[in-house]
Amino acid sequence: MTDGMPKTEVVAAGGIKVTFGAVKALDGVDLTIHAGECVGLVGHNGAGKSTIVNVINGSLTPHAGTVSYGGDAGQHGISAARANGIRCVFQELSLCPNLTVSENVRIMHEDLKGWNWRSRALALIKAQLKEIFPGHDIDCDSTIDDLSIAERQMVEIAISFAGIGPRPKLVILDEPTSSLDAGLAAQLMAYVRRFVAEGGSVLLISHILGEILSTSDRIVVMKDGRVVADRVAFEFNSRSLVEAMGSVVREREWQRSTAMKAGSSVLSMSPRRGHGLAFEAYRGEIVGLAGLGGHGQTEALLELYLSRNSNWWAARRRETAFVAGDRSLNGTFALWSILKNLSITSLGELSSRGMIDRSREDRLGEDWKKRIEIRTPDMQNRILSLSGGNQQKVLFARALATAAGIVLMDDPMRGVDVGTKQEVYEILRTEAMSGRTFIWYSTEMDEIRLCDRVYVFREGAIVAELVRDDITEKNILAASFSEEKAA
Ligand SMILES: Nc1ncnc2c1ncn2[C@@H]1O[C@H](COP(=O)(O)OP(=O)(O)OP(=O)(O)O)[C@@H](O)[C@H]1O
Repeated sequence: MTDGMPKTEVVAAGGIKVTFGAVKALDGVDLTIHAGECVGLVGHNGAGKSTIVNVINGSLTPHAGTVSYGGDAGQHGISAARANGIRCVFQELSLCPNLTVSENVRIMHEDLKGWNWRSRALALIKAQLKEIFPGHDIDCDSTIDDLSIAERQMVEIAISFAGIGPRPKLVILDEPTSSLDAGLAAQLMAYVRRFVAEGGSVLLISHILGEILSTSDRIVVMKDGRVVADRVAFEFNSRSLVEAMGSVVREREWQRSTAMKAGSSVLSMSPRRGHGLAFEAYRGEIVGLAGLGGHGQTEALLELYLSRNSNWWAARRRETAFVAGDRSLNGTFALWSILKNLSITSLGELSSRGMIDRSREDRLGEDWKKRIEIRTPDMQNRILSLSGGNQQKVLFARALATAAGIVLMDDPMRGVDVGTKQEVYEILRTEAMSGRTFIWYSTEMDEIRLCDRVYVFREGAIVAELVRDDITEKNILAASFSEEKAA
């Protein structure tokens, strides 16, 4: 944003309060966004970020406070927000899964009607996808169900930025890169800067502090339903941001396993697609799956899981646990409590004579609630009462609470805040040292660097194996793009 120019207010929220039962989700929040600025919004899981987004986009009426669009406080609601050029990409993606990409475009853009709307919708989304993610290979005739989670995220982002007639004034991006690999995330951040330079505004919510620091003009920090800092971005660095959020920066040295490739492998898979390298994992290792998103990592995890649970007896022994990547599709039981979602895979250990011991189940819940700070007043509350990141923590606890020796993880930290991530990394390392094996697909380079050994995927096959100090961004990118193994 240009200094000295008068600021045009796009939206202003003042003194916003929202409560859900006993939980004060927002406790007097002020947030103003001007034209031509990208505002970064950060805070721990459950701080209230998605709730203030829902107030701004008109889908939630606050219990106290005012919202004004373009200086006019006389209107509120979804239609008012939309009429004032406000669009939102939600954390839990909201496209209709049984419709095609262009049909979803039509739902979001009511003006696309009359003869030939399909081809106009198709042209619009193709152009917008190309502008934000040049080189993408999404088939826009596909049904949403047939797209990967990253592709769905890309389509939803493109639909929100696309404009028929006037372009959107403010696009709210709630964790837009949580399923995108580093290359796609960089393309999106570059586009956000272009959009803002042309006078648009963006509210960017992310737990990846690097992209908040590099993309935002101003950063707002929330903690426990309040705004605790609101300053120009260059006044922050990673450390001060983490501290403002109320977390402690850990300087502890990361210890890699010394027991790599010891004994015989506990998990193996022959070369995928008939070429490339075979996969092997050993007791006590953290093995990373890297490469561009959608190049076979999730499929490989599923194959490994099925190979371990191919018959009734193997499944009954529950030697392998799985943390699903797409929590709303195949992770959470939406109608169940938080505790039931956590304990479902540990019922064998929690039962005696075929009966579940409720007090042991409660203790398991309380133990994990404390260990990774699941923010809820009561573990009996429904899982959907939790913020997105807190739901993700429950899925993680579900796998770790089992006695399974092998844990397969499909990008398990999506939406988890930095403070909790540090706790979880330490739990992973401690558990690996006690003999558990983790297979970890991550779209975050910082997490891949924590692994003992990494397999890089390209076009469904494993094209490189990197060990310890060779696990660098440069080597991973080189292997992701080239036929040659990285040096
Ligand atoms: N529908 C709901 N019912 C009950 N509690 C809710 C509901 N929606 C949100 N909450 C509570 O409000 C608080 C704020 O949640 P919110 O989703 O805004 O957090 P957030 O900062 O977006 O977190 P995350 O980083 O995990 O997405 C949390 O304690 C959450 O459990």
